[in-house]
Amino acid sequence: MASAGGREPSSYAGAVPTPETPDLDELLAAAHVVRLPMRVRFRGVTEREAVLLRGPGGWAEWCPFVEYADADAARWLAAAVEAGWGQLPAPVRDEVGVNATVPALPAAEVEGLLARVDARRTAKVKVAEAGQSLDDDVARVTEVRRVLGPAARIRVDANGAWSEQEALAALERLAPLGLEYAEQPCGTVEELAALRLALARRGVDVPVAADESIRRAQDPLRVARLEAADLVVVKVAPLGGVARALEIIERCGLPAVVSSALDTSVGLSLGVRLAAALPALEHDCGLGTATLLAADVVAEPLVPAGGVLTLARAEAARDAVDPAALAAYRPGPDRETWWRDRLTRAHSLL
Ligand SMILES: O=C(O)CCC(=O)C1=CC=C[C@@H](O)[C@@H]1C(=O)O
Ligand SMILES: [Mg+2]
Repeated sequence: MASAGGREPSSYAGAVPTPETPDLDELLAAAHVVRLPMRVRFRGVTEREAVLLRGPGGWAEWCPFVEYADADAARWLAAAVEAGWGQLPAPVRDEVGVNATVPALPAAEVEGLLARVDARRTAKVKVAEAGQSLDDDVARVTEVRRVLGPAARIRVDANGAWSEQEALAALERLAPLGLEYAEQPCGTVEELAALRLALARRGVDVPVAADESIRRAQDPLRVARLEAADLVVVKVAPLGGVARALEIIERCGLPAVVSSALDTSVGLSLGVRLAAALPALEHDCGLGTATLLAADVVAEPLVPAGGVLTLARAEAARDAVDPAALAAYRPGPDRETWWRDRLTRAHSLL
């Protein structure tokens, strides 16, 4: 484990000035609410709701999941304020590798999905879906391995659904298929730490990645302090912006994978911006989720080409929000009011 986490001052703190929060009237005037249909069900939803915000610094996105509390939504708003009203840390690379994201589909549907999303070298496969069995997971991962071949990197994401014992049993079965890592196999930081030890004891060579234990935690550095993960998955919006995500990664002292929050192409472009600003990037990033949306707010969605997203395309996508799409996917007045009220409450917490 590279760092005790959290002790040493970060070189990113203060690298870019913290933006002034716009006042509420300005924020509400900048807001466009959209409800976008999805191609496949993912994390239980078939529509993605988001608020696009046009700030002086460019387009920003605020899309906290609808069930999240106002305190979480406020952190997502800090990220949007950074993008629309602040400055972003400078990039150090001009493209990032991207993984295909495989929802908890029946194995028979995997080949079609991988063809549609132009999957190449890395896939992330959802496992431990409610109502499914470990056999379903094994069948899905086996099929991904068959389609992508022996050189592909396959990671699985259980979204914390396994107990430590279930995770151990599942990863013992999945490990022979060749796993790059298991993302959030268990719910708590303590379970992740215990699982890492148990995997090592049993000789199961599957690194553990923390996602929810970083993005939904009061203290995102606890994962590193408790040696609960080999790497961290980071998302711009839930962590409060690109600069704050960089700081958390640096303080954790672990390799990072930048992933999406199921954002539109605007939010994804900021994920690319974070990945491009990281001092080291050893893994493909989970930024290919525009392929899961059936509609987007830009005419040319930010989908990877040849397993890669370039910074140039990401910046162009953020500039290319299409007024016709904003109008076409605007929800009804009740939903619009719901989002504007939520925005008002989140703003009051900044
Ligand atoms: O990492 C990826 O390949 C895509 C993004 C992704 O999987 C997620 C985005 C948003 C919410 C999450 O449930 C999910 C995740 O858990 O990582
Ligand atoms: Mg995850």
